Amino acid sequence: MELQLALDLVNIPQAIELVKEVEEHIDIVEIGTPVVINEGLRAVKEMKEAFPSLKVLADLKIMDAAGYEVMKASEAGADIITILGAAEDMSIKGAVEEAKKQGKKILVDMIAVKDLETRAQEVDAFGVDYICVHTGYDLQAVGKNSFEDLQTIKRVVKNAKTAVAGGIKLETLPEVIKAQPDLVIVGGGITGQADIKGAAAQMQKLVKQG
Ligand SMILES: O=C(CO)[C@H](O)[C@H](O)COP(=O)(O)O
Repeated sequence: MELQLALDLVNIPQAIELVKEVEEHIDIVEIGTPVVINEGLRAVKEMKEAFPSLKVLADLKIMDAAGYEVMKASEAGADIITILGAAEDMSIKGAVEEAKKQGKKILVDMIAVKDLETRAQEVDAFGVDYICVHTGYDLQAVGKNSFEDLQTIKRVVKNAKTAVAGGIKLETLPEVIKAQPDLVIVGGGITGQADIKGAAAQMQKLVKQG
């Protein structure tokens, strides 16, 4: 099981400072969608240059022009690129094809997918690398989480790795771990804490114990 730190509400220098603090406690650093919107793929490039041994995920949440966008994120240094599960089949297949060409991985974000069970099986058959259940900020605000959805994809996904994101905190991490995802994605549960390094270290310990 791996731990991914999601960076959403920072600029590039702040992102690099944060990662300096927690580098040894995380497996993957995510350049979040708001950071890409604000700073562009330069944020991915600068993060990879600063931490070449860390895997960098570009959370582009691709919806269209997938092959092209995967190519550009790959050129910037991303190791993993996200596409939405709600995208067209052609787009997801195009993303997988380009990622294979570039030696990169595709994570499918299932945010807002209504029939999770069916869509997870479909995207799994396209050869994606990760399938991620995700409660975004807007639904977190009304008390939702993805813990049940994680059990659903664990049941039906046969090939891809499973991932979970959305409001995970130290207190809820044991419940998440019980469902045995391959990847746990945490943003505010680390970056919103007074002791960022301590929070990352405690989470890493739980994740590695599995
Ligand atoms: O993709 C995202 C929002 O769309 C976030 O990166 C993801 O939800 C993880 O952050 P947090 O743990 O703060 O919810």
